[in-house]
Amino acid sequence: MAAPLAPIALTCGEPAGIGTELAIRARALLGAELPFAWIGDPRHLPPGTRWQALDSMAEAHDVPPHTLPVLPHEFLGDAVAGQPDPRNAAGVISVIERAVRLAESGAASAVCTLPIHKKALKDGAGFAYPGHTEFLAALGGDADVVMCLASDTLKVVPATIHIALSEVPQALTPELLETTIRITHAAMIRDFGIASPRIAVAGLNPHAGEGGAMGREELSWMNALIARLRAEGLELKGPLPADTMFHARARAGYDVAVCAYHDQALIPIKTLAFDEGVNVTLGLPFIRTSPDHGTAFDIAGKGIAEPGSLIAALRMAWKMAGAARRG
Ligand SMILES: NC(=O)C1=CN([C@@H]2O[C@H](COP(=O)(O)OP(=O)(O)OC[C@H]3O[C@@H](n4cnc5c(N)ncnc54)[C@H](O)[C@@H]3O)[C@@H](O)[C@H]2O)C=CC1
Ligand SMILES: NCC(=O)COP(=O)(O)O
Repeated sequence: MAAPLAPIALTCGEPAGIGTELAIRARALLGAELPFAWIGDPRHLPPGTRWQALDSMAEAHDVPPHTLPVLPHEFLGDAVAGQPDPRNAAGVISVIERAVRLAESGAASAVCTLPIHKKALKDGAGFAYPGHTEFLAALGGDADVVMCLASDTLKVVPATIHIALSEVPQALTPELLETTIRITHAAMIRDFGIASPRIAVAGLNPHAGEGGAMGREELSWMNALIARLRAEGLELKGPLPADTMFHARARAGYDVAVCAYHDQALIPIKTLAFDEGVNVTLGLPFIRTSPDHGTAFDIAGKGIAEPGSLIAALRMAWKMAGAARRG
C-alpha cells in the first residue's frame, strides 16, 4: 500500500489577525478528513485550545481529530487581536520559509498560508515583497507565477498583481499577458482537470477600448496576441469588456478569466464567493493555497470569522497534492 500523503503545512500568518482562530475552527470541522500541521507559536493559541506539539510533520497523522497539530515556532511578541506587534514580523516571515522548505523536502505535501498583514511585515521586518505570491516566487527560485482565485462559481487570474493602478498600463506587457495565459492554461489542465480550458481575457480599458475611443491597448497589441495564441489551439476569447464578462450567462462561456489588474479580477470573485474562494499560486515548484481573505483585524478574536475559505483552501491543497502524486 502507498504511504499516506504528507500533511499540509499551514502557516500561522499574522498573529493579530483571524488566522489562528480559523486554524482551530478548521481542525474542528475537518477532523480526520485531511491532515495538516499549524506552524506557529503555541503561546499565540487562545487559552483552552486543545493542541499537540509535533517534532515532525509526519506526526500530524496521529493527532486526535479535535486537537490542533502544532509545529512550534518561537515568536518574539505576544498575539493581541487587531494589534500587530512589530516584534512578530520576522517570525511570520520565517514560518513561511519553513513551510516552503518542508514542502520542497517532501515532509509537507503542500503549503497553505493564513493571511499576513503586508504593512506590518514591511514596518516590522522590512519585508520587501508586496505579498505571499511574490515572496513564494522568490523562494521557489524566481519562478514565473500566476495568482489565481478559484471557486466553483468563478476562477480569475490578475495578470498584474500588487501594484498601483497607475503602474498597470506599463506593467501589462504582451510578454506578461502571454506568460500568464500559458501558465493559466497549463494549470487548468493539470491542477483543475479541465481538458480543454476556455479562457476569457479582459481588456484593460472601459468597453475593451471601444475601437480605440477609450484607450488603445486592445487595438495596438491585445487583439493580435489573442489571435496568435488562438491560432496555436488555445481556446481564448477577448479582449472582453470587463464590466459585462462576469454575469451568470457570460461566466457559462469560460472556465477562467484572465484580467488586467488586481481589482478587475478580485472584485467579482470576492462578491460572488467570498466564503469559499481560494487563492492558489500557479507555476510554483510546490503547491500553495490560501483563503481569499485577509487578516480582518476588525473581527479578530471575536470568534465570528467564517472558516469556509480556509477549509476550501485546505481541501484544494489536499486534492492537488493527491493529483500531483498520481501524475
Ligand atoms: N493571503 C493574504 O495574506 C492576504 C492578506 N491580505 C491582507 O490583509 C490585510 C487586511 O486586508 P483587508 O483589505 O482589510 O481585507 P480582509 O479580507 O482582511 O477584510 C475585509 C472585510 O472582510 C471581513 N472578513 C475577512 N475575512 C473574513 C472571514 N473569514 N469571516 C468573516 N468576515 C471576514 C473583514 O472583517 C472585513 O470587514 C491587508 O494587510 C491585506 O494586504 C488580504 C488578502 C489576502
Ligand atoms: N488580494 C489578494 C492578496 O492580497 C493575497 O495576496 P498573497 O499574499 O497571496 O500574494
